[in-house]
Amino acid sequence: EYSHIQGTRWNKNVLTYRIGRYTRDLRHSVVDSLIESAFSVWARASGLTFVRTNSHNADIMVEFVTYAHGDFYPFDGPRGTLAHAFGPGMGTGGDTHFDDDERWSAGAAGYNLLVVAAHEFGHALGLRHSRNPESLMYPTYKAFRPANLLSREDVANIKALYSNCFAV
Ligand SMILES: CC(C)C[C@H](CS(C)(=N)=N)C(=O)N[C@H]1Cc2cn(c3ccccc23)CCCCCCNC1=O
Ligand SMILES: [Zn+2]
Repeated sequence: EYSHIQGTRWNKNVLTYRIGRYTRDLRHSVVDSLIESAFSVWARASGLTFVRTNSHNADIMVEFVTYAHGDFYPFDGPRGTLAHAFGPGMGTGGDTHFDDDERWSAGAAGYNLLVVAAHEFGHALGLRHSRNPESLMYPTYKAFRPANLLSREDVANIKALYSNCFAV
């Protein structure tokens, strides 16, 4: 939701991401696959491609952090704000931080990492919040049935943002 600081969308269709600090709540392999799944949700709807890298100049840096963590938006301990992401752009653009004072899960316990990551990556791609409670981009957390993370509105919004990027 900091997309007001960055540009409105990425001007390339292959984006790299790097996972830095992990949470202790889940095995690394589980975090890796949930993050990959959250990106694939947007890849299918937008035509964008996301490539994981260990390079430090990845477009999107994904990290689990607590309280003050090097940007101007310190986290707040358990509950409250669960995560945040910067809108498209160089440097911190796209970077996505998860509050590691939350209990992260691959299922229904605590907060579902797939659901939160998919919301955050919507911001990282330039989407803002929706007033529609059915939308993944609704401002408050809802445990979705993973089958239908994106609402029709979310798909329409990401296509509107990235459709002409691939005008052949
Ligand atoms: C949509 C998320 C995946 C990402 C957003 C953050 S962001 C930047 N990416 N849009 C988020 O964390 N929203 C808060 C919003 C929120 C709800 N409350 C709060 C109490 C204090 C502070 C924030 C909140 C009421 C109590 C419930 C607190 C736990 C759940 N928290 C939320 O739903
Ligand atoms: Zn949000």
